Amino acid sequence: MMQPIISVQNLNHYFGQGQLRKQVLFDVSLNIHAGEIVIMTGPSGSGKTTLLTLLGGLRSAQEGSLTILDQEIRGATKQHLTQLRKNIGYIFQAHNLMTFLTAKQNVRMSLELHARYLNQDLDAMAVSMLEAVGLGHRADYYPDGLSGGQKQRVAIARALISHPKIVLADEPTAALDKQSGRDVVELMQKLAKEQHCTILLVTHDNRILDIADRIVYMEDGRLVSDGKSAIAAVK
Ligand SMILES: Nc1ncnc2c1ncn2[C@@H]1O[C@H](COP(=O)(O)OP(=O)(O)OP(=O)(O)O)[C@@H](O)[C@H]1O
Repeated sequence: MMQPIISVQNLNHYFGQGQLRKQVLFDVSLNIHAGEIVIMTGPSGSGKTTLLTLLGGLRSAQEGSLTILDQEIRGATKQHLTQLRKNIGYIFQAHNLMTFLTAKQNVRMSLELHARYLNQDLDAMAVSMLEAVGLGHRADYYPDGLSGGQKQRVAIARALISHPKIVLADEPTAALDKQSGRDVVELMQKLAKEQHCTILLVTHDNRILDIADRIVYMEDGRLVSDGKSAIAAVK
């Protein structure tokens, strides 16, 4: 068996201090392998986003063990997490595009973080990635001139252009109609399979569960079900 790309052992997580301290993750254990598409689902407040942000190196793990790309994240410093995050792509519901940059400039920006691309034609690379998500003809548009689905596709292009090993997506279809939501996740699935990258996706959208290789179901801060059979639990 290959080494997992993310390994979680008996992870606990707390918010707040002193009397206000509240445990939100309880004894979570989970191994995720390269190239897997994992969907995390469950009721509101069950801890999905908290777990996603831990798995994506957006916060430091407090208790238990969490290794991402062979690095232990428990007690990691801000600098360590910043370094790690260069290997991870992020796609969020509000897509976080820079409104004062064009689609091409938004996508290009994520290449500028990587020294290995600095001698290459970044504009051409950004345009070709936009073509891959069907937006070659919108490269010079600003986000305000794009539809919700188009903005989400720009966010996908931006997340995947540097070939990250892991992509995190939090509710990527929440603001989209049925067809655009479907298009967006199928595109993520296609690009991820081509690049052999791992996708971790949090969603309430039952319509997209079928793209997952595996579904993780959370309830009250615990992972209660893990596997394709979890689909039955949420349907
Ligand atoms: N920064 C924070 N400070 C204090 N409590 C928090 C913080 N973030 C989340 N929580 C609490 O942790 C619990 C888990 O929240 P989390 O956002 O991970 O759930 P979720 O499953 O993603 O919910 P949703 O589906 O509504 O986004 C909730 O009880 C929430 O109120």
